[in-house]
This record gives sequence, C-alpha cells and structure tokens, in this order.
Amino acid sequence: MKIALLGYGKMGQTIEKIAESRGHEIVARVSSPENFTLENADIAIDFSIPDSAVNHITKCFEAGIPIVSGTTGWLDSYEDMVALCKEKNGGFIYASNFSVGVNLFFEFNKKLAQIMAPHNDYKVDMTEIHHTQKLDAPSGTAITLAEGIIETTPYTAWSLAEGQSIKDNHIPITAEREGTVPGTHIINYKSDIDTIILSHEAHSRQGFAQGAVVAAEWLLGKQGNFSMRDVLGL
Ligand SMILES: NC(=O)C1=CN([C@@H]2O[C@H](COP(=O)(O)OP(=O)(O)OC[C@H]3O[C@@H](n4cnc5c(N)ncnc54)[C@H](OP(=O)(O)O)[C@@H]3O)[C@@H](O)[C@H]2O)C=CC1
Ligand SMILES: O=C(O)C1=N[C@H](C(=O)O)C[C@H](O)C1
Repeated sequence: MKIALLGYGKMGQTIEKIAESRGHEIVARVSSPENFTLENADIAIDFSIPDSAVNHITKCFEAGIPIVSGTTGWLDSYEDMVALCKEKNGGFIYASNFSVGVNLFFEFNKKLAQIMAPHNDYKVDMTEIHHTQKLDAPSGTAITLAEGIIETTPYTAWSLAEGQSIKDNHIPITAEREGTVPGTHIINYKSDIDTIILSHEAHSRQGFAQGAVVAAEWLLGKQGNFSMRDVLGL
C-alpha cells in the first residue's frame, strides 16, 4: 500500500517504521496545515492534532482516499464525518485506541460494567495517565471506556475530576500528565468494603501503531464507516 501519513510526530514516525517493515510505502508525511497532496496515496493514516482532524478526514473523502483516523479530541464532529463518509462513499475507521490489548480491554470493561450494574454500593471512577505533551483531556480511550460503562449502568455521562464536586450519575475521570507515559487507564469500582480494579498499561506506542497499520490493510478496498471491532472481528 502507498500510505499518506497525516501527522508525522511520535505516532506518525512509529507507524512509518511498522508500515515499511510490512512492505508498505510512505508517499507523504504531512505535519503542517498548509495544502497537502494525497496524490499517489492508496490510503491515509491521520495521527495529528484535534484541530486538523476534521479537515484531514474531509479532504480524504473528497479525494476518494480511505482514511484511518487515530487523532483524539475532535469527537464533537464525529457524526458529521460519518455522514460525509456516507455521502461521498468513503472508507473510514476512527478508533480512540488502535492497540489490540486496549480493544480487548474495552470488551472486558463493558462486561464488568454489566456485572456491576445491579451493585449500586460500588461507585465507579477512572484515571488516565499520559505524557506531558498530550493536548486533550480526558484521553479518547477514557471517553470510550466511560461510554462502555454508560451503556449498561445508571451512569449517564462522564466529567473531568478537577476538584469540584461531580454529580452522582457522572463518571469522574482524573487525567494525570507525567513524563513520557505512553498511556495508562485504570477503572475503579469502590465500595466501603473493597475496590475492584481493571487496568491497562501500554509499554510503548508499538501497539497503537501496529493496530493502525493493520486497520489500514483491512480498510483498503472497502466503503463505509467501520470500527476496530470490525477489524478484529470482536
Ligand atoms: N488512536 C490511538 O491509538 C492513538 C491516538 N493518539 C492520538 O494521535 C494524535 C497524535 O499523537 P502524537 O503522534 O503522540 O502527537 P505528536 O504531537 O507527536 O504529533 C502530532 C503531529 O501532528 C502535526 N501537526 C500539527 N498540526 C498539524 C496540521 N494542521 N496538519 C497536519 N499535521 C499537523 C505535528 O507537527 P509539528 O510537530 O510540526 O507540530 C506533529 O507532527 C493525538 O491526538 C493522540 O491523542 C496517540 C496514540 C494512539
Ligand atoms: O496522546 C496519546 O499519546 C494517546 N492518545 C490516545 C487517547 O487519547 O486515548 C490513545 C493512547 O492512550 C495514547
């Protein structure tokens, strides 16, 4: 595959190595808002910044290039991008986290939430820990985890825990920024008697990048809006 990398920072560069090791060619490395060309690309992989994601996705649909989007922090426009994908017969996968381990963790999270739903003596809270360069909070992964809990429990929303009191039916999410941490997510169910903890700790960016390349290989030649559940057959 000929791949355009939209965003060539920590993730773009890790994806480049993995894509080349799997026999793909990088035909564009984009790291500025200036006009860029998708000429010669079979597919685009976007790991850039929240403010550029919608523009990147729109340009790909207009150029008929399928796009794998890993950028977080732009999800207010997600439904618009899904509609545009349909209108333009595009190919699209967004995932807040492309690693296989985290996608399994998403499934465990939903199952645990289902089991915990009747036990209202347990209160849920979440902590995500990332490197200090991260622009958005909470992480996209934490938002996906919260949505997985909201599906089957009396919780109706999530709120960033920043000292103020949080409504009983909101899931508090604490976002910590520390050194170079690639990504850690911890879900606590706490009662007066005990705490149940489900956690995932990424050791590097390898899993995110590998998952994005696998998603791109899977998406090539398909039309529609897909998820990592489709890619992994979950
Ligand atoms: N879904 C997933 O599995 C994962 C998602 N992410 C998400 O991916 C995104 C990128 O993460 P990461 O690589 O760590 O971040 P970096 O800051 O390392 O890289 C961002 C890149 O985007 C570039 N950029 C800035 N503005 C634009 C623009 N307007 N158009 C194109 N490129 C631009 C930056 O260029 P410059 O350096 O010149 O500013 C830089 O190359 C984040 O949103 C992060 O949350 C991260 C890991 C996994
Ligand atoms: O910015 C990061 O680094 C990461 N972002 C994603 C997110 O917001 O969930 C995925 C991963 O946790 C790393």
